[in-house]
Amino acid sequence: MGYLSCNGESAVSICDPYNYNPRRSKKRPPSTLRRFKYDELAAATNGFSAGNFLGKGSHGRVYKAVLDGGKLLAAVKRTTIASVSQVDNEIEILSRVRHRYMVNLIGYCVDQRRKTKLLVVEYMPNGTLHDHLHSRSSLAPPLSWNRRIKHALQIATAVHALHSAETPVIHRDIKSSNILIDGEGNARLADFGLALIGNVDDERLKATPPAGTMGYLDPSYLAPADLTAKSDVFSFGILLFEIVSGRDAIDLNYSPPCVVDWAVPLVKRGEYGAICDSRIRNRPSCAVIRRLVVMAARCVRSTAEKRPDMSEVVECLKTVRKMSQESPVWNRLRRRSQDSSGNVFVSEEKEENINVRMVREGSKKMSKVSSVTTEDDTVPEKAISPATLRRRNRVLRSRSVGAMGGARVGPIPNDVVEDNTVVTTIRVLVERERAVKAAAMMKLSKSRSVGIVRSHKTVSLKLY
Ligand SMILES: Nc1ncnc2c1ncn2[C@@H]1O[C@H](COP(=O)(O)OP(=O)(O)OP(=O)(O)O)[C@@H](O)[C@H]1O
Repeated sequence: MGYLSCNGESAVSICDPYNYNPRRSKKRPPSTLRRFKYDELAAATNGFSAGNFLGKGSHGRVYKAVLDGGKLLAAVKRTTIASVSQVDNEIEILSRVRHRYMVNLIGYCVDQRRKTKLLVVEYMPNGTLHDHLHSRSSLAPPLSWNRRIKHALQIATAVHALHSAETPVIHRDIKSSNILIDGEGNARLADFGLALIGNVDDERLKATPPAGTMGYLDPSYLAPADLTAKSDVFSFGILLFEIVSGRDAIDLNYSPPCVVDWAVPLVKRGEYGAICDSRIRNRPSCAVIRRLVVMAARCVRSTAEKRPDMSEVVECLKTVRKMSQESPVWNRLRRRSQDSSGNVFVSEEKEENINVRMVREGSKKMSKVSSVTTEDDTVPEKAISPATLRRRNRVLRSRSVGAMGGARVGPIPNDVVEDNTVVTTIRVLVERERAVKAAAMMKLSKSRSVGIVRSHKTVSLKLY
């Protein structure tokens, strides 16, 4: 077991049972995982009762558990398994990596008789980033810019730590609904069901078909051999656009519905303000917004090699965070004058030879329906419980294939591949097309959200 020290935000602790040499390592391995009994977890969740139900994903249900006589709150993810091999991936990865901005594994239970896998992870009391970004309730103000930038940096830090670990991990399912908010208001990366550990040239990784979620899936990742950490960078770019714009990865309220097709041309034209979530009036400086959207656009470049790696993304976001916190008085004055003019940017601003044009808020294509105009940074996130958020809002949510078909794109990681690369590739493309058509025609429902589709127009969506 090699245990990498975990100093600073970017370190991930690795507990690698294959390489650990107790004589070589002076540092203590992370606390061992607990092995729970099924009955213990059934009791802790009141028999997996509706009262303890937290949410439903494409692979199972999640329940709140009270353990150790009330001393430990945890979330129990219950999944039906067909075979033991399905169990290994998520438990293996989560037992080997830990990070302050990840939802870490506490323990697990594999019940062969019931064909059930139960993962016991840290309980996150403040819902998902998706809930917070897409809330349309006047009682839940939209996330402030400070929080958006903070969460982007936290998740970038976690992803960078995974990629740069001694045995690298590629998450493969970075999206806002897989980011949970903890009790201190920090964003944590969750759901390692599709993650892969090892070097990209490992045989096992090379034999694993592509997988991910519609809208966030890297278009250049169509065969197992295409897998690189840059696929996570692509998904992070989509997430960054979502954080800045408050729109979903695929959102039929916009034209084009695909965030890449919608945002990248705006970035190229320098119309950065048009990408910003129009519900937030107190915007940071133009330079901050420009850096964010230019970085997002670089992350979603179609050629994977041209995308930045996560260390560069982290550095950029650290700079952005510093810039957004600087000279608050001047920023506030400038924003006030911008707000009163009704324009995102009141003047043509030349920065690093990039012209920022005047963009009127509320242009037909970009406008979003919202009555929320205020933002209060002092309202703690925990003041609004995730359950309340879900009840109050009809949350607009980008449809993933998982949300519609009960499964994410691609087979589960440990599926045996018998030269089915082509089949998988076709399947991904077909699923994408089907997802978009279905999204246009039906009102979708998921436990915590009502489908995004309000119009019945058929769209032809470029598959990026
Ligand atoms: N650690 C946790 N603490 C609190 N709530 C959680 C936790 N993990 C998951 N949940 C809740 O359960 C829901 C389902 O989570 P899950 O990870 O199974 O699926 P998902 O990520 O939403 O969807 P998919 O499986 O398609 O990716 C989440 O949206 C969240 O509301």
